[in-house]
Amino acid sequence: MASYGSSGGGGDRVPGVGVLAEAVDGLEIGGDGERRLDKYDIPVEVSGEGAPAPADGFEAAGLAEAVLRNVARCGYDNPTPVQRYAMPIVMAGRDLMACAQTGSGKTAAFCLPVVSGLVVPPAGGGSGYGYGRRDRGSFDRVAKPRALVLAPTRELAAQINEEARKFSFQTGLRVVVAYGGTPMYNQLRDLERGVDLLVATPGRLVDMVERSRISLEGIKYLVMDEADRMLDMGFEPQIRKIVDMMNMPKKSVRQTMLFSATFPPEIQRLASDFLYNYIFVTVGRVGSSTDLIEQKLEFVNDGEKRGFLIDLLQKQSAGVANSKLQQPLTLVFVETKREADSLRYFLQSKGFPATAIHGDRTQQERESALKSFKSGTTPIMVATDVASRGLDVPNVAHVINYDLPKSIEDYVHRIGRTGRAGKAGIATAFFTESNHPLAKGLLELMTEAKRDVPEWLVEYANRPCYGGSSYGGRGRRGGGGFGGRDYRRSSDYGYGVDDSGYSSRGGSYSGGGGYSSRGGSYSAGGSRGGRANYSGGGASYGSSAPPPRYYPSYPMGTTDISASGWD
Ligand SMILES: Nc1ncnc2c1ncn2[C@@H]1O[C@H](COP(=O)(O)OP(=O)(O)OP(=O)(O)O)[C@@H](O)[C@H]1O
Repeated sequence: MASYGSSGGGGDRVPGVGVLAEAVDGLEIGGDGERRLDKYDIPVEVSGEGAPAPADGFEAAGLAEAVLRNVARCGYDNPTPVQRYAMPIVMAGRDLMACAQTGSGKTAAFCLPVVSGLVVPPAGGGSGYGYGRRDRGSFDRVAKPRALVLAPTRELAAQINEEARKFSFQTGLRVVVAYGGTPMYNQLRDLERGVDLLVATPGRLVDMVERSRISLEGIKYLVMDEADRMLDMGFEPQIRKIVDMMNMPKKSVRQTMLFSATFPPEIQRLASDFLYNYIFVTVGRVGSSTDLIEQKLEFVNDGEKRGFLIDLLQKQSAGVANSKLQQPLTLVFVETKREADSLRYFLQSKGFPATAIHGDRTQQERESALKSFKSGTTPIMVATDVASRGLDVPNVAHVINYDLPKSIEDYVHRIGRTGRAGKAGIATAFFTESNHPLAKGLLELMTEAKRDVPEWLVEYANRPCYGGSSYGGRGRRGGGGFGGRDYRRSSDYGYGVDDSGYSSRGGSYSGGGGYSSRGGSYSAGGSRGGRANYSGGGASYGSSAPPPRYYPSYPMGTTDISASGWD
């Protein structure tokens, strides 16, 4: 393969680029690589009353026949760890807050049991197969979905829609997507033909409900993907409106599931408003995904960034050109929409095929940028945070944080665009003086992931940081500081903690099913009878071991959702 880029010197100005080129060279880009989805000794924490045992396989999870056939069509042999744990919980009718690393298969973890639940008729009637279609009523102008999946960006909504359609193939169910930036007409036509599962961004959904084109009164399943983002300050009012003021069945009636790779404690507290006697599952500590991601940090001055980037890309390109591999897909994150365009033009002027995705581009431009990136036509994509969450582009080999984000959560999600589904990847970040507030979080994350930590990062992390804090605000109030831990287990929230486990705020429990998969004993106590059997109240916890440390949980920091083109 030819290398690209025509200028910039290509010397060794960037320490470590040789290593990087070698590492990229070793990624088997374009091939399957070594997929290590289920080969990890993964720590798991489950808390909540009567959690069902994890399923050994898709069949054991009790998925409907038609759904199992679709799983096989997708080529999934075994469930990923988060799927093993989440599927039985959803199938048992329980609410769920699930925290699992990027690229670990969370989409299927909620889609499969939800689709299965929609296919299977309620006890006492119907044939099951195709139940949704018959129940729907034809050409009703008010669409009444039975399942709603909310996602923060249009591209992510489109991606979940694709996945859900695959899992619903030949089930008779209809999956419809609704997101902003495109004329409503086609989406309304689609809805009029009936909908069982609706995937939507919040803004477009509110609009459609207010125009009385969608009714939420029949919602049985509510899923929030990237839930901590959805409940961050930017989206929370819209979410509250959708859930509390638009006729959706109340939480004890519907089933609610929240998924993300990061869950700051304060966001968990907010999220619990939407959940009924839920189970909290966290699968994998830092490193179970990020083990697959080689993280590198370069200390630079703002004025040096472009030169460093060019050097990096040239080295990478040259490394790949010497092999038979395709040019690696490289995602470059910047802070602003203006910088995204400016950097794209700069890269193009240097001979690098680059595109850009951000909130000021039309939806058509955004979609075509993503398409040309995925296909390798423009193997470099410059992006704002609009591309940081959920997007599953196979073979992204390198994520470059040209500008670091404000919060460590955003960093975790950004680097998670590589190292997906068991494949390896590289993440390089340009750290400048102004990123001082992020130093502590980066240090903790890289230490957890057993990465080499540069001396200067330790110094920055230990130095007091005044002003410009990305840590003030919501997330810090939660205490505990690590987003993979059930906030209910923190004494800050009024839960007593003793050696034998935890007792709830509102009462005591017996026979609960708390367990930890490592060393902890498993007790599957509790009923599988679904929501009707629960009398409310808190949770019981069986594991006395301190929870493992997960992603540092600082606040999301993004307050202006339109700033980077969300929704
Ligand atoms: N059981 C499975 N076997 C093989 N591949 C799988 C399985 N489940 C999911 N995948 C693949 O893994 C990839 C990542 O899945 P997915 O996008 O759901 O990750 P995620 O956990 O939602 O990540 P993120 O936190 O970034 O949103 C997808 O390409 C998906 O097709």
